[in-house]
Amino acid sequence: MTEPAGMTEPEGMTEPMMPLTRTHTWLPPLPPESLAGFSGEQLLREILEGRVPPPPIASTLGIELLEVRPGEVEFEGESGGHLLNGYGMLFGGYLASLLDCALGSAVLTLLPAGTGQTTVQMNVNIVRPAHAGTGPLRCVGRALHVGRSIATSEATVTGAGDGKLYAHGTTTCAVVGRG
Ligand SMILES: CC(C)(COP(=O)(O)OP(=O)(O)OC[C@H]1O[C@@H](n2cnc3c(N)ncnc32)[C@H](O)[C@@H]1OP(=O)(O)O)[C@@H](O)C(=O)NCCC(=O)NCCSC(=O)Cc1ccccc1
Repeated sequence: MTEPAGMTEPEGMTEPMMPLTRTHTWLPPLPPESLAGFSGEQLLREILEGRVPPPPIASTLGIELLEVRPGEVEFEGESGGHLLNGYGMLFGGYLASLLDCALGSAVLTLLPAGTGQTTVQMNVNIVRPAHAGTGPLRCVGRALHVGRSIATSEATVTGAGDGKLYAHGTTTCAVVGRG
C-alpha cells in the first residue's frame, strides 16, 4: 500500500500533515475441533480469562470482551482517530461491528456445546455521532430468543464516560453446528 506521506496540505492549513501509524498483534483462531467441547458461555469465559485467543477482528478493531453472563455480554470499543470516517466521525461500520460482537455473543452464551451462531441479518441505528474525543464505548448485548434454528438479540452502545446512547441494534442469527 502507498504511504500517505507527501500529501499536499489542504488550503488554509499551515501545519504539515503527519502520517500516523498503529500496530496491533493477534493470534490466529484455534482449530474449531479444539473448541467443540465448550458451551457458548464457557467459550466466551475462556476468551475472557485469556485461555482462548479472541477473534482476530477484535484486536484489529480494538474491541474487548469485558463481561459474560447467561444471555448477556458486555464489550468495550475504542473511539480512536484510526476509526474515523473522512468527516471526523466514528465510522458507522465500526459501530455495526461492535454491535455485531455483542449481538452474536449474547446468543452464544445460551448455546450448548456443539452449536454456534452466525449472523444472518442485523439492524443498526446510529443516533448520535461519536468522535475521537468520545472515549471508550460500552456495548451490552442481550439475547431475546434462542430457538432450535434461529435466535434474536438486541444491543446498545453507550459512552463509558458520558453514559449517552450512541447506537443500538438487533439481529437474527442462525443456530448452526460447531466443531
Ligand atoms: C443527525 C442525526 C442523524 C439525527 O439527529 P436527531 O436525533 O434527529 O437530532 P437531535 O437533535 O435529537 O440530536 C441527537 C444527537 O445528535 C447530535 N447531532 C444532531 N445533528 C447533528 C449534526 N448536524 N452534527 C453533529 N451532531 C449532530 C446532537 O448534538 C445530539 O447529540 P447530543 O445530545 O448533543 O450529545 C443524529 O442521529 C446523528 O448524527 N447520528 C449519528 C450518525 C453517525 O454518526 N453515523 C456514522 C458516521 S456516517 C458513516 O460513517 C458512513 C459513511 C460512509 C462513507 C463515507 C462517509 C460516511
